[in-house]
Amino acid sequence: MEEVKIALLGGGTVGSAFYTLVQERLEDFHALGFSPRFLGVLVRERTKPRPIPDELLHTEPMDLLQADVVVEAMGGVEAPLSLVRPALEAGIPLITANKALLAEAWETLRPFAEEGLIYHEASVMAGTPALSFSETLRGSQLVELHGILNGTTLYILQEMEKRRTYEEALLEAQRLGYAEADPTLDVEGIDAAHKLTLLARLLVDPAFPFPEVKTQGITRLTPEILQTAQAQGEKVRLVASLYGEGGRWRAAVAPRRLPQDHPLARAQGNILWVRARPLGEVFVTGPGAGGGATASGLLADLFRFLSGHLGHLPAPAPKPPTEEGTPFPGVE
Ligand SMILES: NC(=O)C1=CN([C@@H]2O[C@H](COP(=O)(O)OP(=O)(O)OC[C@H]3O[C@@H](n4cnc5c(N)ncnc54)[C@H](OP(=O)(O)O)[C@@H]3O)[C@@H](O)[C@H]2O)C=CC1
Ligand SMILES: N[C@@H](CC=O)C(=O)O
Repeated sequence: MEEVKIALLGGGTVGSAFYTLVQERLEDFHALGFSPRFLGVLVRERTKPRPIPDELLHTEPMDLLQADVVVEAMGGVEAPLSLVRPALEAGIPLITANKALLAEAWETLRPFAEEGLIYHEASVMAGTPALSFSETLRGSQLVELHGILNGTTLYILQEMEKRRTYEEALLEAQRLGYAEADPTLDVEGIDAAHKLTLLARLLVDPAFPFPEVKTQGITRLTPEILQTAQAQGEKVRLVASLYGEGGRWRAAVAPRRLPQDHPLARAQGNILWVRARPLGEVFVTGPGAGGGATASGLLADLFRFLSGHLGHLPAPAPKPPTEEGTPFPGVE
């Protein structure tokens, strides 16, 4: 049995769930011929309650160069980048749930992603397979993509439809572990824009710039707006869209009015809906946030790495759109 040494950065909602899931799945590691060992878990405060043995906790960066694989679930951009960069330079693979890091530090990370060193299924829709789904779409030409990619705002809108207030619903989303450490990223649409950027780089343009995503959040939506939409046979959701317009790819995140019978409106969880040629219309839906769901995506990537597969490769070259697409109508 070969030992696989894991350095885990972050022991919060996702990191703790990942640590627990690895302990629960030892037989699956053994079936692959590996025995997992955590070298350490980086946190800020040792005293917070978490399901990780105290002796594994580090509050100062550990030596990542001793690891076989780095799993990052700490969030932020500069702090994780400064830690993972030397490990990537040494050829140590990175498994991450951190879409902000990938979206915003792409110039640095892209060469490592192109080498197949970065695995990030959990960064878009947690453990619901959005990236492996998208990789399979490469056999077709993307026409348009629309997704509900943020679990916190979906939860808030669903709760507001049940007449709960925005404030109550946001607090509950935080309690459930769905929200970012800074929930502004969720409610202002930035988290969905990060995820849309990653999908665009995988599907249509390896250099797709994050600032190109036109972003609007849900903070101006009122219960009245949601109820009026419902009375008109529509649902309002925060939708991330990628579509061709004037021969270029446009990316936008905004509250949209969706016909109630559309899969995007009917989805109870996050959803990625795509129209492609010759494939047609396809979607994948499921949980997009929460500790367990995200840990599942991280563990899938760890199994992928241990089975000898490369990380998630960006599109090999830019592919301009061949057709025009249309976003759903916005909410005035
Ligand atoms: N929660 C979710 O549903 C999902 C989250 N993600 C992503 O996963 C990542 C982690 O999210 P989540 O677990 O919810 O966040 P948490 O805030 O719960 O956990 C972050 C962890 O990282 C530690 N940490 C943060 N900054 C530092 C630092 N500078 N030095 C040392 N330790 C640090 C924290 O330490 P301490 O515990 O001591 O504060 C904590 O253990 C984020 O990138 C997020 O976007 C992706 C998909 C879903
Ligand atoms: N805050 C995010 C967590 C998962 O990516 C969300 O709500 O979707």
